[in-house]
Amino acid sequence: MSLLEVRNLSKKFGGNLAVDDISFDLHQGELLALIGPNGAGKTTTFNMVNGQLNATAGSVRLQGTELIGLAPRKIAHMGVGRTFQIAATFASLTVVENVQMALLSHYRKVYSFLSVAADQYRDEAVALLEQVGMQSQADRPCSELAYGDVKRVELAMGLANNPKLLLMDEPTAGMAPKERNELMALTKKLVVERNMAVLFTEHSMDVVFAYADRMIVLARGKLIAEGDANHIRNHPKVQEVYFGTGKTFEKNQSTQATT
Ligand SMILES: Nc1ncnc2c1ncn2[C@@H]1O[C@H](COP(=O)(O)OP(=O)(O)OP(=O)(O)O)[C@@H](O)[C@H]1O
Repeated sequence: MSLLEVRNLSKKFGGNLAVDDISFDLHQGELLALIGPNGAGKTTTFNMVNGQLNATAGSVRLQGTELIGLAPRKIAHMGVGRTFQIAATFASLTVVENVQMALLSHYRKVYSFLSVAADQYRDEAVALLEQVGMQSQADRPCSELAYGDVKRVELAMGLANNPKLLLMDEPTAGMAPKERNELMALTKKLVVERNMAVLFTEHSMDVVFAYADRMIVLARGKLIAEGDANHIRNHPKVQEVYFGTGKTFEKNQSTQATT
């Protein structure tokens, strides 16, 4: 059985059909990219999967259980995580404190954080930091970190609820090519090691082609193509929607996956 089954999912905003009857599957151990030009419906799809938006129609099942209609918190506890963005207000906290906060939130104890929770879940947080290669920087304030390292911490925070499926919205936005590749190689390694699945949106085609196991392409709310890098790169409809956007389908050798 697929980990995630999306069937005939739609979302209407007034007269605008932002997501139009899309269906796709996602399997354990898979890194699936959701791509498409601006306004294609990627974020709307994400927000329906994690319950932040109500769907107009359709079904989203996680291991056979319907998620549509459930509250975001419930969906998170069932194993759908999403990477956090470390809010400016938390940049002064240390790396490990930020991860502890994600754990406290998972264990529904966020209210106690600033008062009594300084040591709660520290070991668990350090273990998560180890998985993203950030344990040596555990006690540094997040505000001192390089951007790529902040993204690693955000990834560790996303793992705090031990997700079966992790949603990553433009994980490499604003990153230099080397940092991008490191983050995606790490993500791919975690997908395999933890036997989880990742669904990510991404504007950088070289990242998508180098790291995604499979990709689905949306345009104006419709799913127009689905498949591996070769299939997508040569797909006439995909070339048509990207024509003139400045995005290239040339494979960039420097971004080949190394794992
Ligand atoms: N809350 C909302 N209310 C009304 N319309 C919305 C809302 N959110 C999104 N839309 C519209 O739905 C469509 C899809 O938007 P969405 O943000 O999902 O696209 P996207 O593919 O994520 O785009 P981008 O790559 O620019 O982030 C767009 O036409 C957008 O204007």
